[in-house]
Amino acid sequence: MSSPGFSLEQLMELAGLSVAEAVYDVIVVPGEEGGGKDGGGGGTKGRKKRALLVCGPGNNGGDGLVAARHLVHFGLDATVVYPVRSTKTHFVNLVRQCEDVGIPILERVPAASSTSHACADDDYHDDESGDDGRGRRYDVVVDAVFGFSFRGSAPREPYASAIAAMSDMREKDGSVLVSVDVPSGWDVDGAGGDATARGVDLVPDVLVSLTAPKVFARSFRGRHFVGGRFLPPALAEKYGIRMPQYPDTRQTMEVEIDDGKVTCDAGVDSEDWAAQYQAYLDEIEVEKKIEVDLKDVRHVKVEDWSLQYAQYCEEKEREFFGSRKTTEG
Ligand SMILES: NC(=O)C1=CN([C@@H]2O[C@H](COP(=O)(O)OP(=O)(O)OC[C@H]3O[C@@H](n4cnc5c(N)ncnc54)[C@H](OP(=O)(O)O)[C@@H]3O)[C@@H](O)[C@H]2O)[C@H](O)CC1
Repeated sequence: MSSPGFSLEQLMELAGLSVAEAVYDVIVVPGEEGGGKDGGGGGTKGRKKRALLVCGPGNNGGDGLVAARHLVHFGLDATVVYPVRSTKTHFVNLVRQCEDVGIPILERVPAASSTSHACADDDYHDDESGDDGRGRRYDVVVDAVFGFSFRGSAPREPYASAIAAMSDMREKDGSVLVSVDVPSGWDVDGAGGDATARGVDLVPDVLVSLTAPKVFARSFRGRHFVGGRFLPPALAEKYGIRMPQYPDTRQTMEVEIDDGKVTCDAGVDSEDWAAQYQAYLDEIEVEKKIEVDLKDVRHVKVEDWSLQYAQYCEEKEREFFGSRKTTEG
């Protein structure tokens, strides 16, 4: 397959924009935005919503850095945690772009507010410990630590602590936890329960799948968005890939996977897509010889969407991310 000509930077920008859009949808109540365009307005109704974005060492972390910047442009108050900064030029630039819009970059996830001292917002300072000193509650915590290249039985430090701290914020502060592409520490081809069994206790409220949901998403039970609207129509047509029909200018589309049934609410094409995705999940189950009881599944003509999509992904991964994913078992 010839390259559609996108650079990693472009894909990451669109992926991060999708994440920001989904986060905004989930936490901002219409009419109570509490923020202005391009971060300029202080908001007229209540305080700005606060987002904490925890970014890992790879491209999943890059998506988080991009999302943070867009959230500020959407009028939210964003803080980034970036424990180990990449020295790659693009990532150095992404950090700089965050700083340029006033986003603090911390090294560690602050303690949940219920377990730390509370300070006035204007007393803000970040210190070496990574605690932002405000003991404040974040409305949303974005898990951009690991995506589909997470490997091994458990996350290594400093990420194990970061993942535990995110769960803590969800439990103690009621922050909405949004995972980017794959909840950190989950096996992309497995099920969420596997992660818990391995000591990773992260259960997000919201998942933003990029380009398409991965296998584990079958067992995900929260709100689920698909984003990453960048597959060129000609390429999709050439390979017969039928992507979701995103509504108007949207970068994301909410879908539902419930008892093996996928649905979405964005028109006929999207229903076709949902059925195809369902068939893709079925096929994977068959390949893995896992017996499942799928009731009420809509079977339609499937043009091997899964294989074509897998082929597309593998090409993109080889091109942009190296062959890490395919060489490990
Ligand atoms: N599909 C799309 O539309 C796009 C997806 N994007 C995002 O990219 C990620 C995948 O990015 P990648 O860089 O390949 O990988 P990750 O970010 O998932 O993680 C790789 C880093 O994680 C380290 N790692 C792996 N396992 C562990 C572990 N057990 N403990 C600690 N650290 C771990 C790994 O380090 P190694 O030393 O092990 O190699 C890497 O540093 C995808 O999910 C999307 O979010 C793109 O933005 C473009 C569009």
